[in-house]
Amino acid sequence: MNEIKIFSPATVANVSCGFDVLGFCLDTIGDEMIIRKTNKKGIHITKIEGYDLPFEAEKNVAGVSALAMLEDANPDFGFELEIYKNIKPGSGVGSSSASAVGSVFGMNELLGKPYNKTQLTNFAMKGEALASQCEHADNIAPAIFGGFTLVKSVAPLEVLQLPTPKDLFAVIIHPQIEIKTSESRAILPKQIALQDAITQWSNVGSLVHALHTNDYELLSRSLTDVVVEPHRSQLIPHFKDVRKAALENGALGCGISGSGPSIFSLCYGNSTAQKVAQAIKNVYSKTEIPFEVYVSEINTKGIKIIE
Ligand SMILES: Nc1ncnc2c1ncn2[C@@H]1O[C@H](COP(=O)(O)OP(=O)(O)OP(=O)(O)O)[C@@H](O)[C@H]1O
Ligand SMILES: N[C@@H](CCO)C(=O)O
Repeated sequence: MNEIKIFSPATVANVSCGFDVLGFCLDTIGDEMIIRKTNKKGIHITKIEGYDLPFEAEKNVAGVSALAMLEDANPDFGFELEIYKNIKPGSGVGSSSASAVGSVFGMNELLGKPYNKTQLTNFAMKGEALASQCEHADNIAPAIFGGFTLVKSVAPLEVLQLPTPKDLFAVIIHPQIEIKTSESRAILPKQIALQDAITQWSNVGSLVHALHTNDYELLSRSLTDVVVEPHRSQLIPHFKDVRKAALENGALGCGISGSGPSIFSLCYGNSTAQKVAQAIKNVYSKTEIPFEVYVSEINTKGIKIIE
């Protein structure tokens, strides 16, 4: 096999209480990429469609993660990458990690699968660090493993795949403004109050338990964030109105997706998700800000081969 086409999914990081550790994978939106072996050594980005991004491998997250794998694998050939971007950079649903994951997943297939999912996550983290200026894997892990994931540690890297309860749907609203991950990290406090830490880790623990026990009511009570959201929500217009509309219409929880500006809601059942989507649309329709709303199942398989 000399060429592969893949679908690399969007993801929701943090999941309210799990800053930098929790994430889940979406299935209605993602990038496509073609990865091809070439006699010319190195990584060559030959096509980018959708958004204006750098072609130099060292400046594109797909190239940086690919170079990390290439250095380790050291094959006597190189790779060409074509990137068809559907996920807007800076949207908060893992645009950079979809690219970082896509290149290394495709290369691994063409190399005969020498690397496991944790090793792929490690290479992809090198690319993600280019975008956010720090290595974190809470978008990358769900894109590679699928479903809900918890990154127990990054050094050494340890990813836990969590169960996905049935009939769980995500509603995403993407206000069309750009918030760079690096900037929304910069506004966060370096220290937090002990009482907030206690609330936060109790919520992470109960959220994980809720996923294991299909306890939607406990899941709902765990989807709160007292550490990061109070700071970042100020960057997202009408965040509180969206949250109120989502909860009043039956969402289990609602929070900032990754570093924003996208906002996610988790819902039990498609009909509740559709109702929440409509209520959220109504909030943003009254504003001047362009937006997109979509409903997605939780993608339990993660990144996949298209052809
Ligand atoms: N292949 C790529 N795809 C997306 N962004 C890229 C890529 N290569 C470089 N970048 C840069 O990374 C930055 C976008 O990454 P950022 O982490 O801010 O957004 P995001 O991935 O959508 O957010 P989040 O991680 O919160 O979901 C932009 O500055 C963009 O130019
Ligand atoms: N955990 C990261 C995800 C965004 O890349 C953050 O919230 O900054």
